[in-house]
Amino acid sequence: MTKMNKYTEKIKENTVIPLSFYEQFDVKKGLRDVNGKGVLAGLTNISAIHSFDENGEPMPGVLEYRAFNIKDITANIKSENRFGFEEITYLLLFGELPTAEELATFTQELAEKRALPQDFVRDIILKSTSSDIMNSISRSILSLATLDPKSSNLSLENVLNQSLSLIANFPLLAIYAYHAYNHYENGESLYIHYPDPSLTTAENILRLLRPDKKFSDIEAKVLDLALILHMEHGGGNNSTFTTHVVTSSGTDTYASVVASLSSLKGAKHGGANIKVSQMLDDISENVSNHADEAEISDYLRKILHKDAFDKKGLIYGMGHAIYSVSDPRAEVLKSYVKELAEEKGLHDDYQFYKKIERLAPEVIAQERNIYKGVSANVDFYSGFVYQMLGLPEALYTPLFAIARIVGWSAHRMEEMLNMNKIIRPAYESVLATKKYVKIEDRK
Ligand SMILES: CC(=O)SCCNC(=O)CCNC(=O)[C@H](O)C(C)(C)COP(=O)(O)OP(=O)(O)OC[C@H]1O[C@@H](n2cnc3c(N)ncnc32)[C@H](O)[C@@H]1OP(=O)(O)O
Ligand SMILES: O=C([O-])CC(=O)C(=O)O
Repeated sequence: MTKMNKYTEKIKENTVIPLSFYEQFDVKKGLRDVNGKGVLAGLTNISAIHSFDENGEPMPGVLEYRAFNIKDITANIKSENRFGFEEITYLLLFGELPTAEELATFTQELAEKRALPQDFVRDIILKSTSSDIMNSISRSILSLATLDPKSSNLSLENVLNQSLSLIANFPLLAIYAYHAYNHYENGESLYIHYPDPSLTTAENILRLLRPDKKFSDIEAKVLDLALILHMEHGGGNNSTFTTHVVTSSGTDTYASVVASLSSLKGAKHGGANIKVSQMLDDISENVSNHADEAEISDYLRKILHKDAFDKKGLIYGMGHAIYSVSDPRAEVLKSYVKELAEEKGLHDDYQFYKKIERLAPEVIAQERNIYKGVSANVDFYSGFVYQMLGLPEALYTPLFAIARIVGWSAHRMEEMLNMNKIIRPAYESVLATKKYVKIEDRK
């Protein structure tokens, strides 16, 4: 046994708590009961998630941003053939839909803020690159904090100002970090395009990313829709709850956003979109006959048994802490995926995704204790959408963050205005007190 193994064995021996204790002390693992109902930890005006009907039966998922149904929001924006990210940012932050004039002013304000400090790209982003763009963004944000003389000012006005500036600049931080990594580590050409203030967030993302700055209207509109679907998901999701927790300690906006980014990148949360894409490639390579559903199910079972893919036992893009029958965001994305896949000649890939979407819940139900049902979550189709838009895998989770920072910002201000109480739940110690043993008496 190596020294490290010896240590890790000791850690396990003295750290693992028997499952029965959780029942004995009535502690809800993951702060949720087996039906998926979360321990009530707060009140919010920002969004609502419904997954059970009034009789407690699982129902198709419903998501409302400031009381407006997300399906209604996205259908209206689509039918009017316009961009919606800026409008929904306004809705989530300020609590009401903007008038046309309010929206124009707000869009202009965001465009004016979309500029990094002088030499920031050269001195910070290009200086240290990583394939992990989420970490690169965090590093940039902490550097921005050092350049802000009011970094720790917690007035509502200052926090809003910092939040708007970060919302506007997230695409730049993510895409420049990607180009830097792609240049210094992959030997590709380096592109640092400036944003165009006359373009929307989605259009600017494509402009900054593409060597020739070109994109089609439909590509930008699909990206805009994907961003809208990722902007907000209640106070209890891991990264937004992190916002509430760290905001309650009185930390600054930059540190709060970095904490939430660190949560979001986890593979069980926003990091799942990269994993889905890699997992689908892996299944595709290892299943010899894509029409053979039994062979696909067998391979999915191997994944669950930790015998295949990343050996973590998870089928990514499936399951949700709250949703059971369906995640409405996955349904909306799927309708776009279908159209886009036909247009790009990726019909077979779409059919393969659909097959996995149907078979995975069956296999998970056979292998795990399922109480409320498992279905595709928002991360299942998002990577496929980004792939069809030609976006690199390294940016899939950063794109989630570019959208979700809006929800984090709204929740940070909600925590500041309503709580004034540090979040501090209790942990019961299950260890009996021991008497200190002198070193010469230890075995
Ligand atoms: C934006 C987002 O964050 S959406 C979620 C993105 N994450 C993923 O796609 C990763 C894969 N999915 C998962 O890991 C889980 O479904 C989670 C973390 C999202 C939710 O997990 P839970 O709250 O435990 O879900 P739930 O209570 O329904 O799970 C019941 C059982 O099914 C298992 N299960 C649920 N989903 C999956 C899955 N996709 N793969 C394997 N097992 C699963 C759980 O581990 C649990 O098993 P256990 O009781 O034997 O430990
Ligand atoms: O709500 C959750 O637990 C995870 C999720 O879907 C999100 O944050 O979008």
